Amino acid sequence: MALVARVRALLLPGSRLRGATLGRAANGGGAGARRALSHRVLVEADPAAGVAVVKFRNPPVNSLSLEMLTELGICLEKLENDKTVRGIVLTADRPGIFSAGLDLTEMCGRNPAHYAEFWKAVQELWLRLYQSNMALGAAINGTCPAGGCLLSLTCDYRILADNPKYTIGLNETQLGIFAPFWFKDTMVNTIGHRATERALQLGLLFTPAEALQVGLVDQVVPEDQVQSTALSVMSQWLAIPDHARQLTKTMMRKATVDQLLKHREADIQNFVSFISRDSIQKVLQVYLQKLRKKNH
Ligand SMILES: CC/C=C\CC(=O)SCCNC(=O)CCNC(=O)[C@H](O)C(C)(C)COP(=O)(O)OP(=O)(O)OC[C@H]1O[C@@H](n2cnc3c(N)ncnc32)[C@H](O)[C@@H]1OP(=O)(O)O
Repeated sequence: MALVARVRALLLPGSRLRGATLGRAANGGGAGARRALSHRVLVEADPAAGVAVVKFRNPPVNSLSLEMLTELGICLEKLENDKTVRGIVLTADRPGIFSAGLDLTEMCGRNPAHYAEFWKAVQELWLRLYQSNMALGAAINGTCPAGGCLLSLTCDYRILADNPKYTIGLNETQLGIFAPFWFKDTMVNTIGHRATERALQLGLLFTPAEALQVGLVDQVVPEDQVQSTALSVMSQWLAIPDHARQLTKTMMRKATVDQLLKHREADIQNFVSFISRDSIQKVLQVYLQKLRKKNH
């Protein structure tokens, strides 16, 4: 289902998004600051600075469910159409977990049509972020595995909180699955081929010190300074004339984007046939059960 169709479905009677205040701006915060709220995404815009802070709030772990992907997509589209916004900082509404990555329940025990719809939504969000003309920063105020790491890698820079519990990486192989080529390419574009090969094969989750060393993040700062640092770095990116920065960004990312655009349908089919395998379903069920057992 395309984004518009998914939005319509979310707005059907009984849907949890129905009645949400998505896009409704209310005055609050500092002079000129605006807040907009959907169920799972909070936007705090500062038109004077030209920056919006987009906060994930999909408890308990900010997993990227189909609904979360859709709401995030809508929110980013609105910001792209807002002439007062030139930069976005992605962060978690509450410190602790930036995002636990793709929602495993979307990939377990469902039918092929659902897997295809979910994967298309993942592709759409990546394309929207990776091709964004805006300057994007990630204020990583919590642990950041797999799909969470991918979100941060679409940004132009990453600031990570200095807390050894907050690890970051594409850990898919640890689950018994693997990162598709465009996840891999996004990481290669950030830390290079050799470091990516090692990180992906071993499914490494890097501590802040390791992530800084390998170049996965640009700065590690005390936990209470993550957002302020991300905003201050943003002002450097926004000091560059937009057209020059945007043309450069497009040039740097075009080959990677084109690869997915060219193989989009095949990538969906690959994902569906891989994830539908009995052996993969079993591995994911075991992983989910292990996560759940901790709490019961
Ligand atoms: C082809 C590419 C495919 C996939 C790419 C991906 O993104 S796969 C997802 C990979 N993500 C992970 O491996 C992270 C898994 N989660 C964790 O390691 C921990 O949950 C985390 C994030 C460190 C937080 O730990 P914490 O102790 O704070 O929470 P807990 O583990 O108790 O989790 C709370 C409930 O959330 C459920 N949950 C966690 N992660 C996910 C997830 N990714 N998708 C769906 N659900 C998730 C967990 O089962 C708990 O559920 P509950 O029923 O409340 O026990």
